[in-house]
Amino acid sequence: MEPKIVTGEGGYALDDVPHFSDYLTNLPTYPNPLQTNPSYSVTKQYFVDFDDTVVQKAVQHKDGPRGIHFRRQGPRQKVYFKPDEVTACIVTCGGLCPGLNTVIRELVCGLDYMYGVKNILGIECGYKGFYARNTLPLTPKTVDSIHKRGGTILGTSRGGYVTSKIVDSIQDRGINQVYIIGGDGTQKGASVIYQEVRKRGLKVAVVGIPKTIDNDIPIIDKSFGFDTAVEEAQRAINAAHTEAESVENGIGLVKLMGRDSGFIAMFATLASRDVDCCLIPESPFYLEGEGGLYEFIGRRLRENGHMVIVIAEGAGEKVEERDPSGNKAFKDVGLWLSFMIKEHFAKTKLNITLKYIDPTYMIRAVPANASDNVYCTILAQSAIHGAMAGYTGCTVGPVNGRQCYIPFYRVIEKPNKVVITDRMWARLLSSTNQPSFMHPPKGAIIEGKQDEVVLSESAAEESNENEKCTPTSTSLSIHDNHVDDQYSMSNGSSELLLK
Ligand SMILES: Nc1ncnc2c1ncn2[C@@H]1O[C@H](COP(=O)(O)OP(=O)(O)OP(=O)(O)O)[C@@H](O)[C@H]1O
Ligand SMILES: O=P(O)(O)OC[C@H]1O[C@](O)(CO)[C@@H](O)[C@@H]1O
Ligand SMILES: [Mg+2]
Repeated sequence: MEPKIVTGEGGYALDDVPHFSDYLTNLPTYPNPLQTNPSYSVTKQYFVDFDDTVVQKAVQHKDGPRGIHFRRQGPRQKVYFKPDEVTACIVTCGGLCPGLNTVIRELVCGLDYMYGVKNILGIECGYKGFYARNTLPLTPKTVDSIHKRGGTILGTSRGGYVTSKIVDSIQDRGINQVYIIGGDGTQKGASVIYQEVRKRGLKVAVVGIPKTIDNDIPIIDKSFGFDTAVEEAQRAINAAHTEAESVENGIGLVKLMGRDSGFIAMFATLASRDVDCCLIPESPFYLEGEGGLYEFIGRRLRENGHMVIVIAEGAGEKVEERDPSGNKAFKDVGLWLSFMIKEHFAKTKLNITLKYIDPTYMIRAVPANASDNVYCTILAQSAIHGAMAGYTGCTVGPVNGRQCYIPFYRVIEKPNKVVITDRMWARLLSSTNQPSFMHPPKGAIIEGKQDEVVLSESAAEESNENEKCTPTSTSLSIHDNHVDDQYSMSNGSSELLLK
C-alpha cells in the first residue's frame, strides 16, 4: 500500500488514508443526513473540518518539526452512499476481547440511527465465515443488550484467511461497507482485502477497528478491552496475595496473557501494588546469582514473609507450537516458574508455599467495563463516519486522546511493545523495587529473547554507542530450555510434559 503523505510548513506531514476518489472517478456524493438528525442538531459544528489533523507525538521540542499527523475522524459534509444503497457487514476475528459485542452493537445502532442504514449483515466465525457460512441479519433490536455479554455474538476464529474467496463473497453479496474488528493479524488481513477491493475497482469501504487485550497495536493510545482485562486481572492478583500472606513464606504466582507484549502484566502490576515482581517478554530475566530472581524472592520473603509474582505468558519465550494464524503458542511459563522456584528453595533452608493462579481466559471473556464501553461506542461511530465519507483502507483509533483514521500499513508495520528503557517500565521498577535484570553476572542463564529487547529510539542509539542498556553481554549464552523438558509438579499430582 502506497503511503499518501501530504506535507506542509514547519515539517508538517499528514499520513493520510485512502479515499474512494483515489481510484474511482465521478462518484456521486450526497449531503450528510446528520444535518437533519436531531442528535447532531445540538452540536455547534456538524462536521469535521477537512484540514483537521491530529499530531502523532504530543511532546514536541520547541525547535523541532511539527511531525507526523493523522486525519481527524468524524462526520463529513458529503457522503458517498445513500442509506438504502448501503449493505454493511461486520466481522470479528482473532482471540476474544471485552467489548467486542459493544462494538457490534454500536456499529449496528450507529449505522441505523445516524445514517438510516438498514441492511447490516453479521459474518459468522471470523474471516472464513465470508465464504463458509451464511450471514446473520443485524438490527438495533437484535443487538440491543449484547454489550452485557462477553465474547462475540458473531463468533470468531484464527486462520482460514483466503483473500480471493473473501472478496468474491463481498462482491457476490453486494456488500459495500466492511467493518473488521480484530487484532494485528486481523488488520493485516483487512489491509490485503482493501488492496484486492481496490484492484478490482470496487466501491467498498474497508475499515478496521483495532481489538486486542494485549495492546500490541502501534500508533493508537490503547486498544479497547485492555482496561477491562487489567481490571479483571486484579481479582487473580488479590487472590494470590491473600493466599501468600496467609501462610509462612507464601508466594502467589499469577500468569497473565501477553505473547510478545507485556502491557497487561505491567499495568495489572502497577494497578495492584501487591505485586513484588513483574516478568514480561520485553525484559529477559535470570534466576540464579546476584540480581537474579531467586535472590530477590529470598530477600522479599525474609523482609515481608510473603510475595506476589506476575508473569506474562511470553516472558521467558517458551514457544511450543504455532496456532492456526501462525502466532506463537507457549508452554505454560507459570508452571515452569513454579517448578523452578520450588526446586530451588527445596535446596535451601527456606520452606516456601507457592500457589499458582492462571486466570488467562477469565480476563478476556468478561463484558467490557464502563470506560471500555464508552470507548467502543466512539470507535464504532468513527468507523461509520469514515466509511460513509468514502474513506477506506484504514483503522480507527485514538492518538493522544483524539480519534483518527490511520492507514492500515501504519498499524501493521510492527507490534507495540513495552519499551523497557522508557519511563513506564521505570515507574514499575520503582513501584515494585524488583531487580531490573539489566546486569546479569557472567555466565547467567537468560530467560527470554535477548535479541528482541525493545529500546526507545534514543536509547537504541545510545546503546549502539556504548552497549550499556541491554542485558546482552557477550559472555552470556541464550538457553531457552535449560531444565529438562520433562518435569513433574512438586505436588506430585501430575507429571507435565512440556515439549
Ligand atoms: N498477514 C496476514 N495476512 C492475512 N491475514 C492474516 C494475517 N495474519 C493473520 N491473518 C488472519 O487474521 C485473523 C486473525 O489473526 P490472529 O489470529 O493473529 O488474531 P489477531 O487479529 O492478531 O487478534 P489477537 O492476536 O488479539 O487475538 C485470522 O483469520 C488470520 O488468518
Ligand atoms: O487461545 P487463543 O484463543 O489462541 O488465545 C491466546 C492469545 O490470545 C491473546 O489473548 C490475544 O492475542 C493473547 O494474549 C494470547 O496469547
Ligand atoms: Mg495478534
